[in-house]
This record gives sequence, C-alpha cells and structure tokens, in this order.
Amino acid sequence: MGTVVDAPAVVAEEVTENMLGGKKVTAVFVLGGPGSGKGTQCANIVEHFGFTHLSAGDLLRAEIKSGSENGTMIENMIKEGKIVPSEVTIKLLQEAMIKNENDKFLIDGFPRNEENRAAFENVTKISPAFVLFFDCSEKEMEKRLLGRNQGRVDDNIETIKKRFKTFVESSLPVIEHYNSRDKVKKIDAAKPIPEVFEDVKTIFAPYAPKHLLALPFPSFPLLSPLG
Ligand SMILES: Nc1ncnc2c1ncn2[C@@H]1O[C@H](COP(=O)(O)OP(=O)(O)O)[C@@H](O)[C@H]1O
Ligand SMILES: Nc1ccn([C@@H]2O[C@H](COP(=O)(O)OP(=O)(O)O)[C@@H](O)[C@H]2O)c(=O)n1
Ligand SMILES: [Mg+2]
Repeated sequence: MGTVVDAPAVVAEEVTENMLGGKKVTAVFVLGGPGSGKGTQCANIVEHFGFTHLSAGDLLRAEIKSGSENGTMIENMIKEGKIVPSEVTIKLLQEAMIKNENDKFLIDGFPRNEENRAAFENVTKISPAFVLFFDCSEKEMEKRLLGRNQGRVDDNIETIKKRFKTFVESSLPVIEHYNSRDKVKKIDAAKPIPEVFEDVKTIFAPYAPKHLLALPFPSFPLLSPLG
C-alpha cells in the first residue's frame, strides 16, 4: 500500500532533479590528484561510452585565453595551485552543458572543494550519478606532471607541491563526502593506462551505447564461419 501512496512523490522528484535547459542530464564527477590520469581516461570514456568531457581546468584556461575580465585572477590562482571561486567555474560548466546537445557529461576536476560542491548542487540541482576517483601516489603523480609537456604554468615542482597540498586539504574531503554516501568508485590509477581503462570500462558498462550491447538478429550470419 505504502508504495502506491508514495509513488507520485518519487515521480515528481525525478522530473525536477538533474534537469538543465530542458533536458535531464547524467553527470559523473571525475576526481583524483593532479596527474592521476583524469584527462587521459576521460578521453577513453568519451570514445567508448558517448559522454561529453568537460574539464574544469581546461574551461578555466580557455577563459584566460579569451581575455575575460577574470583572466588575470584565474591565472594567478592556477599558478598558486589554488581553487578559483565556484561562481566562475560553475558558470563555465553550466554554459558548456547547456550548449552541448549531449545529456551525459564527465565533469573532470570538479568539485575540488566544499564550496565547489555545495554551490554546484544549489545552483544546478544536479547530483552526480557517481564519482570516479583515481587513486595514485604523489610520487607517481609528480613524475607524470613533470613529464606532461603541455606547457602548463602549473606543471613545475614548486606549484605541484602546492597543488598536492590543496588536493589533500580541500579535495579529499569532497571525495570523503561522496564516499560516505556510497557514491565513490575508486580506481587504482597507478597502473599503466590500458589497465586503468579496463577497470574504468567495468564501471561504465551500464552506460554502454545500446547498439553495442546486442547485435541485431540479421548480423548473426555475418559472424558465422559458414556465412
Ligand atoms: N596510467 C598512467 N600511467 C602513466 N602515465 C599516465 C597514466 N595516465 C596518464 N598518464 C600521463 O600522465 C600525465 C598526466 O595525465 P592527465 O590525464 O593529464 O592527468 P590529470 O588530468 O589527472 O592531471 C600525462 O602526460 C599522461 O599521458
Ligand atoms: N574546479 C576547479 C578545477 C581547476 N581549478 C584550477 O585549475 C588548475 C588546474 O586544474 P586541472 O584539473 O586542469 O589540473 P589536473 O588535475 O588535470 O592536473 C587547478 O590547480 C586549479 O588552480 C580550479 O580552480 N577549480
Ligand atoms: Mg587534467
């Protein structure tokens, strides 16, 4: 009996939550220390699972390049390994999600602190389907960042140390927040790229494009040795 009475409330929640610009979106937060491999694996997920990749760091770097009035502030924060105020980052993420026709997004490098997290929930009303957490030692991440060679102003040893400190002090508590709500899927990110992606694939299997899940009946003769 109870379920019948409760049903309308559940339906009402489903239609109001995670709605953005008229569409219902699936958002996965991709978190992990600097150099843990978030961007690398997001590219693989885009290719295999049809998500759109939105890197908060990339959006902030594009904002600097565009000559925005916030550019100097953002650049200084990035050089210091500090976290840009959420109103700036959320506006960029929200615009990107509305502009894009897709309804499945990987939000890479966000939320990076409690302020990011709470403001995103309040402003967008989107809660993540889950949080993908790339777990890697600082030693390995430092090696990767120093070898990244993308000409980034923050991939130098002095800024790297500051970014690690910010990660431990501000970002790990966000991961803990979601972990206590059973939303975190942790990956051993110290392994080679293809091995990490094997683990990622297992997690994303429920999001596999439908046409890859089952071949239509007429395809079977093509697979047969007699065909
Ligand atoms: N599993 C891995 N093993 C070794 N190197 C990796 C691995 N994943 C990524 N890298 C390399 O490490 C650097 C940082 O990776 P990136 O994806 O940019 O990390 P993040 O976005 O988390 O900072 C890049 O040069 C990338 O090619
Ligand atoms: N949510 C975010 C994400 C990035 N950033 C800034 O952008 C920098 C680079 O972020 P990134 O995600 O590109 O860095 P990686 O973790 O990929 O190395 C961070 O160190 C922050 O200074 C931010 O302020 N807020
Ligand atoms: Mg990155």
